[in-house]
Amino acid sequence: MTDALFPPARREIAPGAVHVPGWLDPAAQRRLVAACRAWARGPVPIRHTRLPRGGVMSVQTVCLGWHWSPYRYTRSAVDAGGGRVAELPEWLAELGRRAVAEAYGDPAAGAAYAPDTALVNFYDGAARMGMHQDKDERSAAPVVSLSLGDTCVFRFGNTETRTRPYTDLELASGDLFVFGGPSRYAYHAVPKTLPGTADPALGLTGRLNITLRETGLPADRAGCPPSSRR
Ligand SMILES: O=C(O)CCC(=O)C(=O)O
Ligand SMILES: [Fe+2]
Repeated sequence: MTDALFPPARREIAPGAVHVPGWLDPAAQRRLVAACRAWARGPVPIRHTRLPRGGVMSVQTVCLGWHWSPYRYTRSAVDAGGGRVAELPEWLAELGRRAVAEAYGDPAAGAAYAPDTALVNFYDGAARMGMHQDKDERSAAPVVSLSLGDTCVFRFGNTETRTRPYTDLELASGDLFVFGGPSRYAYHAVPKTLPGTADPALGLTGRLNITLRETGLPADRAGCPPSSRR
């Protein structure tokens, strides 16, 4: 939270990685929280993703457009009941285009952005996410991240190692973070959230994060019988 009259301006954390505090106003945040609640109910319910070595992620995730499970995208929820994931709504893709344009100060970069999947992560007070790269996409287009609810510590590192150098910053409700270009494959993590920091008026206990991505997978599956859908 900031006491300033205006939120701080956007800040480049690393080349291609931009933090825009307070990008979403409270009404937009409330609409997104309501949308996340609906997506969490189904058609594929939100769940803790199981990792191949037997671990379970502490965050809960629901996907739109394409379903992510370690370490690929499929149209159906292969590890969560097999249902077809909900569509990525056009308004959310449009929000992603505005986000890229805003973060980079580049309307053309925004217009060219065509996200086809969103991962919605829910963090309770104990959830975290370890250092990882987002590298299951075949497109090098930027990742757009929107934060709602409790503030978190976001660790943004380098493309070579999971270790230092990295920058720790706080992502608060309404913040935008975009990473693309030379930072697209940087390691990043959420070491902790700060429970109780969300504005009670948002009506959310915990933290939600929405990441928009381009999978680079073929969009048109017309004529593809359900049995051959993955
Ligand atoms: O929760 C966040 O801010 C980051 C989420 C993330 O890195 C991911 O979903 O790959
Ligand atoms: Fe990530």
